[in-house]
Amino acid sequence: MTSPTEIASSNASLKAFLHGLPGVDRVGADQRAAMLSTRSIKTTAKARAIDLAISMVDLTTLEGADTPGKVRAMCAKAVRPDPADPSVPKVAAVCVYPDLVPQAVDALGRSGVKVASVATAFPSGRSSLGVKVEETRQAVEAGADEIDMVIDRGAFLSGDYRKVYDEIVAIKAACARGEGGVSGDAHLKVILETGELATYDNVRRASWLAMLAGADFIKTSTGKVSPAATLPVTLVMLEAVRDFRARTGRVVGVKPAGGIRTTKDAIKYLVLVNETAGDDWLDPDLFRLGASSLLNDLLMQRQKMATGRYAGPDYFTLD
Ligand SMILES: O=C[C@H](O)COP(=O)(O)O
Repeated sequence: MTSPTEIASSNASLKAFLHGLPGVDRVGADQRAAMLSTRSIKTTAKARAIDLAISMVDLTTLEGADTPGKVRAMCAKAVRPDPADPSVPKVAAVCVYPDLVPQAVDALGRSGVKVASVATAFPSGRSSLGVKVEETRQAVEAGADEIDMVIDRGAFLSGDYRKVYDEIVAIKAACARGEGGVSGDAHLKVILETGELATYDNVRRASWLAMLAGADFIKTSTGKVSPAATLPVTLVMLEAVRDFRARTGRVVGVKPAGGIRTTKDAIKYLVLVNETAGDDWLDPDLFRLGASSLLNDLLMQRQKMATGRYAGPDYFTLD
């Protein structure tokens, strides 16, 4: 394949590449996602799927009313989702606004749970590149392991692909830790905000654009726009990472986020991953579920499978 730098040498060459991708068969994608979502999973596989889903959760709070105390409580839950049952796996990451990164870093210590921070004027992305880069740099300096940036949807929808590409490249550079950094560069998740992209063809193009520019993950949504994550959109993105690996050898992760609240939903996503990108992606390093209130349902279903009954409504702390 022509190198990403050559493809991105001008807006015209990026446009030629992205518009040369095969079109998405919308009806086919909807039908395939619907068909896969009816797959049933038997008991042992379901128990494993629940634990896998827990280990893939990016436990998220992105509210104006977030407080250091709320973030600390969420971090405790991320490390020990059920204090009474040490066999429950920890989640993959907590996801917070940049100003709360220090509290999350402090509360998580060496637990292995990552700190993800949204950045780049989340959720709208409407700010100057300088402000976005500085916000990213500060979050990384404060210890964020992962940055969840938003793309400039206005630029994308008006066909200015080069602007979107250049921003992602600049934010990726801001994810690099300075000399003496001990834990490597922060990973970059690129939020496409698919609910604003209008077509599946645009979702495919935005996925490729983000990957060409260096995304480590592509993420569906901010959770602030409806529709947020959907199965067909995630299917299109999983096809994109699969095809990108086949053409470049580079492996990029996928993160549906927004509106995923039940164990049933989480398992549908895992089936979709397995059937579309393949089981290499059934790993928290390559697949995440961004969610503010999915974890409790996973814990309740887990307990139901283990004991045959549901815990009372007050058993688990609020997500
Ligand atoms: O990135 C994650 C989303 O903001 C969470 O959305 P949610 O509150 O609908 O789970």
